[in-house]
Formats: sequence, C-alpha cells, structure tokens
Amino acid sequence: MTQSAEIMASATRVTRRYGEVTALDDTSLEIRAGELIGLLGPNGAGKSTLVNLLAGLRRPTSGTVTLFGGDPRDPARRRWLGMTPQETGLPSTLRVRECVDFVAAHFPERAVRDELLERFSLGDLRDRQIGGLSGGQKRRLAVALAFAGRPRLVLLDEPTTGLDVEARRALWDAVRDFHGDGGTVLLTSHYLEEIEALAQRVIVIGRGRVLADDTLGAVRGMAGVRKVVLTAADLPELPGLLREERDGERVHLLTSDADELVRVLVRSGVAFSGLEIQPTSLEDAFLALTTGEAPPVAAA
Ligand SMILES: Nc1ncnc2c1ncn2[C@@H]1O[C@H](COP(=O)(O)OP(=O)(O)OP(=O)(O)O)[C@@H](O)[C@H]1O
Repeated sequence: MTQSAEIMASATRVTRRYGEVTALDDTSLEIRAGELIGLLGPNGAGKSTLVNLLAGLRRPTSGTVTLFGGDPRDPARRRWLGMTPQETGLPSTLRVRECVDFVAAHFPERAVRDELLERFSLGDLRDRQIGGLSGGQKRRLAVALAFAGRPRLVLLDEPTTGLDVEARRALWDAVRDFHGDGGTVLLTSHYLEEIEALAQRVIVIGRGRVLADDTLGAVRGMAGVRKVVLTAADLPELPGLLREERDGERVHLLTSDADELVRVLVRSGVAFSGLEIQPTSLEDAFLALTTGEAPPVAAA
C-alpha cells in the first residue's frame, strides 16, 4: 500500500466519552484506498465506537473524523460507504430480495441483486421472509446489505458473530473478492485468527487507545507474549524480557519467548522455585509492549 493512496476515512486525536466512560481516548488513524484492515480488541475496547464515529452514527467528544474528505454525518459522504453494525434489526415481513432492493434504492449505484445474494450464499433464500431466516442467515444478509450500494469503503463490526465455520469462510471469501476488486475494508473482531485470515494491516485497540498499528506479521509476533512467574532472589540476564516486577518473593516476567527464557534460567544455575508459565491477554501484551502503561502484573 503506498502512502499516496487516497484517504477514505480518518480519525485525528479523537476522544469519545459516554458520561464517565471514555470509550475512545485520543485516537488517530487513517484508512487508505485498497486497504483491508483488521481492528482487534477485547470487549469494551472501543471498536464499535470507532466504527460508529467513522460511519457518522456518533459524534466525537473532541477531535476530528472524516469520511471521503468530509464530515461523516453528511449523507453525501456516506454514499460510498457500506456498513454492518454489530447489531441489526431487519424487518421480519420483508422478503430477502425485497430487503436488498430496499437498501440498494438508497444508493446511486447498486449491486446486481442476485449476484450479491449468491456471493453471500443467500440465493436459495431470496423469496424467504426475513422472519423465517436462522440467526446465521440473518447475519449473512446484514453483511450482504453493506455491499448493496456498490460501496468503496465497507465497515464491518464483528461480521461473523453467530456464523458456523462454513458460513464464516464463505463470508471471508466475499470480503476477499470485494477487496480484490479494489474495495477498502475495516472489520472488527475479538479473534486474531479471524483477522489473520483476512487483514494485511492490524490495528489493536484496548481501553480506547490504539496499542499497535502494524503488519499482520508484527502483530502476530507480539501476540506470543507469556507471563513467567517464579520465586528467586537474583536473576541472570534473560532473553526476550519485556517487563519484570516483584511481588514479595515472586518475580513476574513478561517475555516474548518463554521457552528460551526458561532454558537460559536453568543453564544459569540460579536457584528458583514455583515456576509457572501463563498466557497473557492480548491487551496486556500490547499494553506492556507499546505504552508502558500496563497494569501491575496480577499476582499468580
Ligand atoms: N451508548 C453508550 N453509553 C454508555 N457507554 C457506552 C455506550 N457505548 C459504548 N459504551 C462504553 O464504551 C466502551 C467502549 O465500547 P465499544 O462498544 O466501543 O467497545 P467494543 O470494543 O466494540 O466492545 P465489544 O467487543 O464488546 O463490542 C465500553 O466501556 C462501553 O461500555
């Protein structure tokens, strides 16, 4: 992706509060034409808030959001935007094909309905009333609707929630096809594996802040962080050590390579006991790596 590609959407120093809760905290990012970006983060990280701000459904408390160079709250800017929110209510008495036609009618350019339905494996259900669809079928339709107006940018908030493995793969293929045809995508997920299947660029968000914005490979490397806990008076120099904290006699070590750390520890001949190796949450790993603001390592 060249840096000169057109900016489709951006957030600059955006903060969004809901009463006492700071959902987004001084966040900045740019989405450029042709990117397929995964927005990864745990529950409550601020993913939906960011997506909703980019789509003009919410206003920032401070900072600036742009969509196609203007204010996302201006309907003219949303003409080339497709979106699937985290939760959608679809009219239960409309038939699938009617629903697609209804949504497409709001846009200057429209996808060919039957092609769209085939792409999302909904062709056989075109005459079915939405009230008669399964949860997974409704979700697929909600995602398909994001593509009904031939968008240039699509925002998908947890698109595969509630889908079985086969439906998930079909949806990934549809997103890849759209991207292959030059479309730009931002999709959110809790799962690195989902992001891995699709995205080239990964933005990790936690507690309202961007913790990492990097290539998939770089983020995957960071996700391997482990916590090693042991009792020892002195420690030798250890490889891959990201953080070290003492809690009484116990030492808590965050490391990118727990195996090598333990090998070096054993070879050093230092006396230690009570060795434990624990996974860290992705959020803790990124906080430790990127901001130095990690919470104290919890006692084991
Ligand atoms: N309308 C609202 N009113 C009050 N608090 C809100 C509102 N919307 C979001 N929040 C709070 O803002 C924070 C970020 O929420 P957001 O939905 O953006 O996170 P998320 O990363 O999408 O989470 P999830 O993965 O659970 O969907 C959370 O603490 C949430 O409770």
